[in-house]
Amino acid sequence: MSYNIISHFAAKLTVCADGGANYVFELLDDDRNKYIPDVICGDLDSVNSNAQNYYKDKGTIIVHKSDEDENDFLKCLRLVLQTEPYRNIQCDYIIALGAVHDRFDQSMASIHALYVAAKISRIQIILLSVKSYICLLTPGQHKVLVNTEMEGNWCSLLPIGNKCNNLRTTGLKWNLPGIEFAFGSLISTSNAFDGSNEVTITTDDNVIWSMEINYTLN
Ligand SMILES: Cc1ncc(C[n+]2csc(CCOP(=O)(O)OP(=O)(O)O)c2C)c(N)n1
Ligand SMILES: O=c1ccn([C@@H]2O[C@H](COP(=O)(O)O)[C@@H](O)[C@H]2O)c(=O)[nH]1
Repeated sequence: MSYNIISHFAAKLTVCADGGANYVFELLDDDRNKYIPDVICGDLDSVNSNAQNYYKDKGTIIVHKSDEDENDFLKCLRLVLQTEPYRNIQCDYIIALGAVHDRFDQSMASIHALYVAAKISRIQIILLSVKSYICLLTPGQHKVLVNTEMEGNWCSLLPIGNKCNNLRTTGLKWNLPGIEFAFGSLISTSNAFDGSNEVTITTDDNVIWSMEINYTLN
């Protein structure tokens, strides 16, 4: 079963990272009037004048951040998490569409952004690619409910950027027993659910959880 992700989630704030606005503009076509981003943020070297002028006329705030040390996605996250008035918005999740896509470097920059954001805020940030749900699990106990009918067949745990010495799971076909978990020794890809309604993950260090997810955009 597939869910329409745009109508499924009612976002309190929508932010486009620079050229992401072009994508939304093109994708929504006749429906674009229904989904006006609140903010377009970034170095603004990619958003085209059609999209920028259209959204500006509809009240979208344009935030130009010209520095070349962080990508536009991280600039957007900082805007939302660190600046007034956005940081006062109460929300459960930040969902990012398109931050893991065709460019490997930008996809890794999006993963990096999760680590940076975790130092600023406890809000869970979820990256959605065409088929994947990706989030950072920080040290502690986590529960992933896997009975929403949006899950697909595979899931994975990746210790990107650090090693976990004590990562334990339940609910997986190949559970992790708390042995060294690191690139070069052991990682967990192509894992699967064992049929329980939830997966539990207890970890002593950061680890990236991802799983297949089925949804549509329009
Ligand atoms: C160590 C280091 N490597 C690389 C860069 C260059 N750099 C990092 S983020 C960034 C901005 C990227 O802009 P964005 O519009 O998000 O991505 P683009 O599509 O231009 O690649 C740049 C230029 C840097 N500042 N420092
Ligand atoms: O393949 C990609 C391309 C882009 N991103 C993210 O979008 C912003 C804006 O990209 P521009 O091409 O500069 O408009 C970029 O900073 C990335 O955060 C991406 O994730 N993957």
